[in-house]
Amino acid sequence: MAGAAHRAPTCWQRPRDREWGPVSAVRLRGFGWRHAGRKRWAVRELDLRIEHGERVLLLGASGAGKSTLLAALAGLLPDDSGEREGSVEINGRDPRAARDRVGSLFQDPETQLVMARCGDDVAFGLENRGLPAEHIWPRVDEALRRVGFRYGRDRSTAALSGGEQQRLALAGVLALRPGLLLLDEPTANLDPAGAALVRDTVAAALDADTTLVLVEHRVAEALPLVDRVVVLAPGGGVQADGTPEAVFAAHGAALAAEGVWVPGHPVPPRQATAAPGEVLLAAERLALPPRLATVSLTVRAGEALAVHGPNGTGKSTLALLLGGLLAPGVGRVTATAALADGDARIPPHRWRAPALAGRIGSVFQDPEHQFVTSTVADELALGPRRGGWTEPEVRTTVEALLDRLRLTALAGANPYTLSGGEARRLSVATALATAPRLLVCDEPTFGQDRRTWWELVELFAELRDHGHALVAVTHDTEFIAALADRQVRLEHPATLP
Ligand SMILES: Nc1ncnc2c1ncn2[C@@H]1O[C@H](COP(=O)(O)OP(=O)(O)OP(=O)(O)O)[C@@H](O)[C@H]1O
Ligand SMILES: Nc1ncnc2c1ncn2[C@@H]1O[C@H](COP(=O)(O)OP(=O)(O)OP(=O)(O)O)[C@@H](O)[C@H]1O
Repeated sequence: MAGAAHRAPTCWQRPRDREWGPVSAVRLRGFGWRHAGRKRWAVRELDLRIEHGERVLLLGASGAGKSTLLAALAGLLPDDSGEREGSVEINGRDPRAARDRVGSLFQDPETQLVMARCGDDVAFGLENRGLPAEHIWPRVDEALRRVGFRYGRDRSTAALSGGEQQRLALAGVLALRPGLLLLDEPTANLDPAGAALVRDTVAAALDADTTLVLVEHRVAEALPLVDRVVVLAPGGGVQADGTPEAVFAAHGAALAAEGVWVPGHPVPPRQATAAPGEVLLAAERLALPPRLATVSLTVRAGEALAVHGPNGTGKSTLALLLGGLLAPGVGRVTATAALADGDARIPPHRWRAPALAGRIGSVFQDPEHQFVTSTVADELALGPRRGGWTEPEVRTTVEALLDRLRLTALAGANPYTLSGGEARRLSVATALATAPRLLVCDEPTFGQDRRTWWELVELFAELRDHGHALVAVTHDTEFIAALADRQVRLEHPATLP
């Protein structure tokens, strides 16, 4: 199935430029991995062969082991971090021996950025691999341009939005021109136009000598990049393997039911059943970075408001301001008595932490910024305990949320070891634990399988029906179509009226 052989190499990805050589074959024999401290194997009994030049879409429900498998191929599962069964080989050797030929984009791009300046970050891998200096900077500039990065080489890596981080990390990987390209949800944080650009860029970077393994929940968008689909079964092994057409024809309905986004299985809308109620929160002339365009809006009880727009237009900053987690530099945020009890004269960012958590729940763009305890159950109990709830009340709430968001089996797990989808579910559950009237979520559905996505839509819709309000910053157009009653779009100031 070496389906890529007929494709013409592109100008920026010539085979002769591939200094570190191609990958002739990837071979897994009875491979299994159990992360340290876990009873369940993340992947098990995997027999898989990926040929030179193949382009594979790796699918599976949240927690099925997709990221773990990519880590195994990248040689990033140290022996002391878990238990191994069977073998993984690249070009007949341990993946650690093939690292120079492999380029990996991780699920959380922030963990991948190592240098203080953006240009240096892209150059880092090339320098590490000993590419002569005169070849490095043209390649860095080309890669930054190809991913639509808006800033120059000197921009600080600490001053990037989520989507900008993802573009930068991808530029660093593509600049390597690796023989084996491993991409874990490369467009999850991107606005729709940016996601299309990045898919085109990846397509243009693939030549006959590039082998691709792509993890992407949104299957329809990924299909033009791949010629083979491999579905990991939740209990271990491979559930389906073949061309996209063959896999979806034979297994489409079953995969959709298990949580895989399958083309041709649309989700029904979940619109509000009643008109919105009283105003809970008003934002007046808030100035958002980078160019300090101002935004005013109100949030009412019983409504779901979607905030969307291109990467880097200040959406996450707006979420922090509405959530009372950032003091406005310009403009103000006011809560009405319906939200603030006796504190309506005090702006939310000045409320005491337990009062804030009881009124406004926040879900951050990167869930890992949110976790402060060492178990999933403690993380959920934290807000209610700080709010002075009794232990039986705390226990009942924690158990109900674990059950509702399918986290019961992970109650004792460290939040930092969760899969991307599990961590996202925990961050939503944590924000809900104190039953706040207003929920402000930054990308609540990012990286979710279809089942969890639908469960989140249902959960938010139920809250709305009970008079809670939701503000969701999102690039997810299906989520907006299914749930949002109202939309606010932020633009780059150059295009503002
Ligand atoms: N470092 C770790 N330590 C312990 N357990 C881990 C670690 N990383 C992942 N796991 C567990 O291994 C299982 C597989 O996780 P993995 O991230 O590979 O899943 P995934 O298919 O990529 O999921 P998602 O679609 O949610 O990102 C999950 O149950 C997760 O909790
Ligand atoms: N810590 C920071 N210091 C300085 N500038 C920052 C910082 N974080 C973000 N920025 C800049 O502020 C602007 C707005 O960032 P923000 O994260 O609010 O955008 P966003 O619309 O949420 O983007 P995305 O869709 O990519 O998540 C961006 O131009 C970004 O480069």
